Amino acid sequence: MSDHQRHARNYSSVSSQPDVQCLVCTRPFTLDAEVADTFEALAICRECKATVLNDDGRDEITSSSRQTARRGQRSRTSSIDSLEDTFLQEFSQLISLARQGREADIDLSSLVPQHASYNLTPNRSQRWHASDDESDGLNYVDSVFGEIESTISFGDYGGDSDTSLDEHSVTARRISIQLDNDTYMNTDTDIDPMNAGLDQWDSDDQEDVQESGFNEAVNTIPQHQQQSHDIQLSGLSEDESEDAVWNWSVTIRHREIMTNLIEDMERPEMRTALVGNPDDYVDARQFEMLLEQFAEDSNSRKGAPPAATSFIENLPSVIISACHQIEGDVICPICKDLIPTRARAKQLPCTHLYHSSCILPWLSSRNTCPVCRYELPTDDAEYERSKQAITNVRDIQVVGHTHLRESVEEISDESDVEVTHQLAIGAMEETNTSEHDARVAEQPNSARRSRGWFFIAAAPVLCSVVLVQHPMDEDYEDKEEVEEARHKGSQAYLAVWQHQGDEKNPARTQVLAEARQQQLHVHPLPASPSLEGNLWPSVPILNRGAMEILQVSDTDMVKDIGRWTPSELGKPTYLKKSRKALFGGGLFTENGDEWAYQRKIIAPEFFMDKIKDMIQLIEDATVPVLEAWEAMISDAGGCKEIVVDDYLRNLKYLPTKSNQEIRTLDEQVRLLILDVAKEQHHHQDAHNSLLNAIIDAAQDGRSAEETEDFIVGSCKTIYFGGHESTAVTAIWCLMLLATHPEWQERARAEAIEVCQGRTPLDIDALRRLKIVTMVIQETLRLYPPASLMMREALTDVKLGNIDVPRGTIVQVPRLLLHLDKNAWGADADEFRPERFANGVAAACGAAHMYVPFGHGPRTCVGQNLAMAELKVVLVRLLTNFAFSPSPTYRHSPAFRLTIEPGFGLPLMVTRLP
Ligand code: HEM
Repeated sequence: MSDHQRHARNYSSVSSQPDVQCLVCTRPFTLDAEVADTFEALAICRECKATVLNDDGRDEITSSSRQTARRGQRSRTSSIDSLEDTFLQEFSQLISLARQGREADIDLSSLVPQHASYNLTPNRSQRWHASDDESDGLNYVDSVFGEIESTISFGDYGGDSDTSLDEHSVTARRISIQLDNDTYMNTDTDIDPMNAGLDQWDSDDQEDVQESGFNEAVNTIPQHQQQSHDIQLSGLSEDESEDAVWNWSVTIRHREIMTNLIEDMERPEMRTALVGNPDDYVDARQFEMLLEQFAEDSNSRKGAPPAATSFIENLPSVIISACHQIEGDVICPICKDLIPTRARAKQLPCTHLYHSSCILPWLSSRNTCPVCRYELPTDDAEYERSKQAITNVRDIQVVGHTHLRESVEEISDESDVEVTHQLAIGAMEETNTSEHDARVAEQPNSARRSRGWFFIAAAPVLCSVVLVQHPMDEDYEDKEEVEEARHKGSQAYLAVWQHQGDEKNPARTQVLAEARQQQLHVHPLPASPSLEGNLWPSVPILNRGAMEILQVSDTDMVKDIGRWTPSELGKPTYLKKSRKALFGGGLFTENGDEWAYQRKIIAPEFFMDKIKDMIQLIEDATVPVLEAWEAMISDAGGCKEIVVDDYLRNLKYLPTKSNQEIRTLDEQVRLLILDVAKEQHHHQDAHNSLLNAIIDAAQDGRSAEETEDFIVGSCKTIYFGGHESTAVTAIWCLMLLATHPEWQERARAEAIEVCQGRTPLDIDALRRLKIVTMVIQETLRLYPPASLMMREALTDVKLGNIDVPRGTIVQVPRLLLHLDKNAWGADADEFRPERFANGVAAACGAAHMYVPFGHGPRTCVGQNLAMAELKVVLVRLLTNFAFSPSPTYRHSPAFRLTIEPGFGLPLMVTRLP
């Protein structure tokens, strides 16, 4: 019986459990009164569970859990509330971890289960490859709403873009998307501290690796004996863990096993067995040794060379001041020590700050920023030539595939390089070409390491993507992976596209012949009328090893996407796994009958007649923010800089991004949701009809485990959908209103006229808010939180005049639609809410070119709620405060889980009289 089955059984039969003694504190407790979860098998009371689950940095949660335990006998309402609070906190942390997310991994990692293994790195140490099974589900490709999670940066990545927002376009001028599936697992950046062995110098991250090793050992315990729990062990020894408290995900059945394991862990030989090759894990003290090793080993190293001596010598120093500390204390990323106010620090062009003594040795070995891998000049002529070659490749607008590939190979140090260049579709203009921009955008090192880089030049220019390498090329070295993917039942590698001109290209002819031989679909792409003699079609295909992604921004094709049912054109199947931690098996990721069933349950709960009963709740939620701001502003004498997104998100910054944390959180969130559901189930309460609807629907003919999965998935989906996208939209609204005072005034005047004296607000008032609605619509156009729509052709479909074979992944970049000048006019990249004065259709000609809430059958169920929330929040904020830009704001929209201000949103907030 699986954990979940056991838990599920407990869930349904909890009320009759006898008293038991807690194994940890020996206190007798009643399972009924405590929490019924997998800890019961170990007979651990809730209070001890809270302690056990605690890890550093989550004290609040623990204390909240403890409080929950202490309040065990209090009223049911407060018990549900506290469970909900704890759930909200923990799920928020899960989201936050995903937002911090690693650079994306699109390809086999999301398709092909990988097995834990060691890999030999260029510096001849071994590296642990986490097994896919152990993965948290957050390292993958997709992002919110099934998108490819990427590092998309607009404008000056990591730098001060210093945008004058009043005068210029509010959207950035270039979007680069990095698909970098190797950054976390296996790249030649193993000597890059943020991506490999060296990141273990951070005790937080050490957990990951240690844990991986530990899991391997634990995995030797027979499956039938296993249950998943999280226990906390103190540091292993002073030598190896100075002050860390290490969290281990353990899999055990009996207390004895746990005890034995803990004892075993203390034995040195066991430690070695569990943590793998100690050489792989470098802490700060070993850093210098490692640098020496690099120096000695430089001949065999394939990675980047040292930074140029002249660059190092001229590296500017900065004095740390308040403006560096906007986001908190400045910590040197290498030694993790504070760089105090007025201290001198070295700043790289990407703006990351280091102690001089930390960064200079590093740069004498590597030419990348340890944090972001921003690439610095070198004295290595060959390397610089290679870099230039990549730049040249990108500059070529239309390049034959074979030729392109040759160029890349010349400079590549990895066989699986994917190069990108921009494929012109219609007119393509160059975007901002400042030296800094160019350097950041090029980042050849990353390009070479990553499996896929591609660029989308966005506002004010529309163009699209490109790609480059075809996986079936004769020399494609990932063939085995592709084969493996196919054998493992991946649906994603079923089609090969035949491009115009392929018949003249021997390599492609070979590819197609091979594909046919392997009985893959070979589908012709129509000739592009816009590019004469090009080898690439007007509809670009992004090839990702085992996946072919069709990039769609053509208006007819987009329109057609909405016409196919979710059984024909559904959410990519890999999503169910890759976004499991965030969404479970909820509406976001389901297809077919399961999707239809869930949608039928959930959608009616967001109809307008339900929303009107929620307005009071929404308003109540704004009160703490209003009160907090009022207090801060009055203390500051009437005007204060406030980082508004901190409040609107109400998420705490999390210092670590360890898998362990995500996994622990995921499990905790699951348990908490089930606790809330159980409370709700035993005490029917009309207050939360959505939850009741979900619980009732969940029990409809499902097994206990499926019931739980249904409840957990649905709750996560609703919470995520309801929280993240709406919060980030509210944040962008405030930014745009702060930088467009005339619109702020108009929106405020309307809010005062319509809503003043109306407490509570009601649905009629919200409906009369025309200006505010236009502002929200325009904000969603410029910053659609869900920036990509991803689909998988679950059957052969036709989009526009293109036959799309089953298995193809279809990607629609919403932003490109929203900024399309043909649809929106020459001012597409400007903030002009008046364009919506006569509705969406009048604003852009074709309603499907405006899709912030999606379109077709999978359109957002929560859009009514989202609009109501946004209106209430804006009305209450605008009638109480005035907003203006803060000088410390750096405009750098970033794609994390949603598109959000990369450096937060500080605004000057003034209390209105
Ligand atoms: C400004 C706020 C919001 C935006 C921009 C937004 C956007 C979207 C988009 C674009 C989709 C479609 C994804 C796709 O095409 O694959 C979607 C789906 C969904 N949204 Fe929202 N959303 C917002 C708020 C909400 C809220 C408040 C809820 C619920 C509380 C919610 C729940 C959902 C759910 C359950 C789906 C999945 C629908 C399905 O696949 O059938 N969203 N949302």
